[in-house]
Amino acid sequence: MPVQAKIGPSILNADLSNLAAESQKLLDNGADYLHLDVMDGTFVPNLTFGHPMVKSLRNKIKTAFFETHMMVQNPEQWIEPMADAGVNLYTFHVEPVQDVVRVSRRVQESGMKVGLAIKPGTEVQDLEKYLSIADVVLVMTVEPGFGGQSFMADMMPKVKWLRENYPNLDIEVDGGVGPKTIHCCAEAGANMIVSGTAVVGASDQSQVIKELRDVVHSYLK
Ligand SMILES: O=C(CO)[C@@H](O)[C@H](O)COP(=O)(O)O
Ligand SMILES: [Fe+2]
Repeated sequence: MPVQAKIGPSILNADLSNLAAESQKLLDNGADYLHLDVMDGTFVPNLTFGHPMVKSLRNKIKTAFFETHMMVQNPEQWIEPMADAGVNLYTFHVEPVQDVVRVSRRVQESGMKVGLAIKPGTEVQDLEKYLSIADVVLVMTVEPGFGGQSFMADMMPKVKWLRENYPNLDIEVDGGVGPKTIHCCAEAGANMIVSGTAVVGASDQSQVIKELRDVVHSYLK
């Protein structure tokens, strides 16, 4: 099936004390899914939230598609709790994982889709042996850990390589993506767009989400 343009705002820089309302506002403004950044303070030098928070959010927001971006040292540990919390797509970094196939299978067996994420320093070709099991590949366009960083355009050859070799793969970009950088991502072949600061901080979120989706759509074949 041809890939579709999907916009998933990151709530990392939203008002986390008001997470359900902030998330609902993003969905009402046209977000296709929510990108939830889970950080453990070890894999990245920052700490956010875990499955109890995701489960609470799921209790308030019943039907939206939830992706958790697992920036954690041991993603295998959180598979069952996140599945139980109602996560749809479990995206984990391959860098700290010894047996990516085994972890991916466990994610699938728990009823979630599999996303494989790579940091800027990781070669995209390292993922090739896992692509038959992945539903989504996330190419990080900043060093994971913080919102509001500058977009790394030099990650685009990774996206281009993936799109050329895997025309039906869902390819996600995350970090510094907004109206100024979306053309670059869309031209390279990304179809799932994570955008934090640029969407959450916008005075008109629906306009920014629509702009991002329209640009991606214009490059899809
Ligand atoms: O995973 C991360 C950061 O590690 C991202 O999801 C960012 O939080 C997105 O925020 P912006 O870079 O768009 O502000
Ligand atoms: Fe993220």
